[in-house]
Amino acid sequence: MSSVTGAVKQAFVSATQSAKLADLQRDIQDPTATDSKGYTHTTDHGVPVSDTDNWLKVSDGTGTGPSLLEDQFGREKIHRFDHERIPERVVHARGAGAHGIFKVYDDRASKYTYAPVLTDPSRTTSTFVRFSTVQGSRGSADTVRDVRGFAVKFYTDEGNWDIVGNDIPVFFIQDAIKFPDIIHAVKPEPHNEVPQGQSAHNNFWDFVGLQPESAHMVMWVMSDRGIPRSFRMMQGFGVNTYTLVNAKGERHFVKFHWIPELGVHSLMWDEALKINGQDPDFHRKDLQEAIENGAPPKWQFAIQCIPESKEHDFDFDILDATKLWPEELVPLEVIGEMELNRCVDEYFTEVEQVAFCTSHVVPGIGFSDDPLLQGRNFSYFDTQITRLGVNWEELPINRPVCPVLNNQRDGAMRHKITTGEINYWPNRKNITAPVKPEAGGYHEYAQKVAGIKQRVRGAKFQEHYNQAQLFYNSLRSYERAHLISAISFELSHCDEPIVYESYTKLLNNIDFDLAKKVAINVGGVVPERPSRSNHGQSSPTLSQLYYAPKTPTIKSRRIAIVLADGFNIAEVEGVRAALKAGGATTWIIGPRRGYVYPAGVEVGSGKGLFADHHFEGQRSTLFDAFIVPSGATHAQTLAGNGRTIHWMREAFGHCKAIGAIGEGVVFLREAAGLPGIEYATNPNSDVVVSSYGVVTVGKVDAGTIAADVLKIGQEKGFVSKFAFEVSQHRCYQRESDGLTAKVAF
Ligand code: HEM
Repeated sequence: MSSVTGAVKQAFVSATQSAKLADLQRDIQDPTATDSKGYTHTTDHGVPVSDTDNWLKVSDGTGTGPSLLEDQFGREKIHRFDHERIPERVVHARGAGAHGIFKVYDDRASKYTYAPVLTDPSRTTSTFVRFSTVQGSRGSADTVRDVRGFAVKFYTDEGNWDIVGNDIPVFFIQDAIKFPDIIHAVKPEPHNEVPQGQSAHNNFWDFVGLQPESAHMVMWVMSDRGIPRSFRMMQGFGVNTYTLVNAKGERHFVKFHWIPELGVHSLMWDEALKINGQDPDFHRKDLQEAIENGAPPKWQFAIQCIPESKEHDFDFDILDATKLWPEELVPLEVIGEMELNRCVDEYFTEVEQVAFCTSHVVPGIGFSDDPLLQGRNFSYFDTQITRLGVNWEELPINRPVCPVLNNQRDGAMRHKITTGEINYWPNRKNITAPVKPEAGGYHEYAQKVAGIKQRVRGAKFQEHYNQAQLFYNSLRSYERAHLISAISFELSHCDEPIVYESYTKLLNNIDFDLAKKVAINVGGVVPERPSRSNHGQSSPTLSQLYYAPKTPTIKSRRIAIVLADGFNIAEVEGVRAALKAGGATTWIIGPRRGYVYPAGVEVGSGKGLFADHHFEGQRSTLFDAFIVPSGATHAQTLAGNGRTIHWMREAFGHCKAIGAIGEGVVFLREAAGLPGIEYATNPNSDVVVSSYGVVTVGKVDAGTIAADVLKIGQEKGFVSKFAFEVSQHRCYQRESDGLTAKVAF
């Protein structure tokens, strides 16, 4: 880190008042700074090293002789390298993380809890978030179909609180004792370690077919929720039922929710498959790019609360993690927000070593008898010992920002040196005395419990299909179509008939039409009548569309401007400035990484626009939207290039916004041949035509477009209308009306 960057970082730390960032400073090393003796390279024991490249050898200077074991520098380097890897997480191995801050708006949650992190609006609590996939190994691709982990660590003044959640509100199983089974079933099969990063295989579908409690969650993972566009565009859910206790000692059951500012958006399946190869780090880079480009992702934080007295008032068990609490029955209360505003300095020490535990709660927050949560509370601490060692909570990223003091001692890699002769309680010096509840000590809610010791599940835990059906009924028609093709894709990868036949039978308990369509696609059992009637209920909040931002935004969207020599520079500069003002990033894609020359400028003069990538260097999949400006020679070059034609067809197939001006429209219409689209045909007219997310115009007045973007969708101009299409994320109508099916992409 240069001293300038260092100063900026310091200023940032104080600007965000993040206690955790300040705490980390004492462990942050800046390799560009030399120590007081001027040493730039030392051994781990601090001795300066003069040669890092040649092992100590016996040699007469002309030939190579044997290397000597004596070389303590060579040995240290290799020893350290040999032990660089630690076990990857047994699940959620692939992930990315960032630092942030959390604030509540006011003290309205004090009717539920006395936890200051949830009730004190004067506080800014540092957070660290790790997003992850579940199935794949640490080196797997980001955009696989999978659940995404959404784990948040709050560094509160009362200790660390972890919400170890997912982007899906329910789980595959009801009881923690089934966790090893579901994970073994979904992970690569044991005989051949196949497949990586996906659930499309016999074992997963075999298991979920025999385990109907998974039906609800399977519907979510097979929906667009399984392929998010970005970590920044996902909801987060604590999933399990926790409890809150207020100052009067009253207890409520609670579910935790994160709602993204940018809406909930997904990739198309074809796009996700391609990105897996084209840019396997797509989500990781997207998070970093947004933070570094000044678009820090934000989520509202909401709670759903049920008083203890109403625990049994629902037709599902509120402690069953395969069920959500419909918002129509238990409204969401938005109480705060989180912003992720700082990337990590080093992946391993921060993202890899961060360790979450559901058992980490702070006073005012507690557990419930949710049998999945009870098992998780055991599992996380235990697994961290394998992964990081028993002193994992001393690691910089994990240690609390408040004092930590107790009689736990020793163990491998203990860092803290505790003075004095006492390491037990009670003791003659009254050191490490327990803290009384009235002084802030954590104290359990006095829950009355009576029962018979037995291995059972509650009566309401036996019903598995009502909410799977609720979810399916609540989807828009395009979302349902995506879900049907996702299950069909997965079952097509299962080659044992008993597996896909069983699952198509199970689907008929959810929806007749769904079961029929999937069964026909995959050669399953086509039902003649529904196995159960459809209750017909739906909940609008289960569709992604419900979360579209109230004010359309293009913030952080990646917009590619596709150019060849001879383009119209005034348009491109005007459009770029306007889109930038709206918070989007624009990327010039040209025939070469280097200058691309506008009309009237000599090619090779060095006075063009610098292209970020050449046509082959990136693919359309990596952008949200596209613009082709005017310019006769430019449009002709694009029309003669198969790759640029493919860019447009692929973007069209993925339902992305496409804008074109003047000869750019001719290129789209005649070379790309997008079916079913109406175009602006008069090159002298500034009347904009929007057709299935394709926005075209004959000419634009480059001088006026900057103002347009601030009124997305409200003005008649090109940028306003194009930005509106971008803000909608995708034009799924294009797909629903069969247009995308006519294009090869
Ligand atoms: C409600 C259901 C569950 C959710 C939402 C969930 C979520 C997560 C998340 C987000 C992570 C990644 C944490 C990180 O980023 O480091 C994780 C890891 C893990 N989960 Fe779960 N999980 C669930 C159920 C379970 C159950 C039932 C168990 C075991 C009984 C379990 C055991 C683990 C283990 C062992 C890890 C690896 C932790 C590590 O090495 O850091 N999970 N889980």
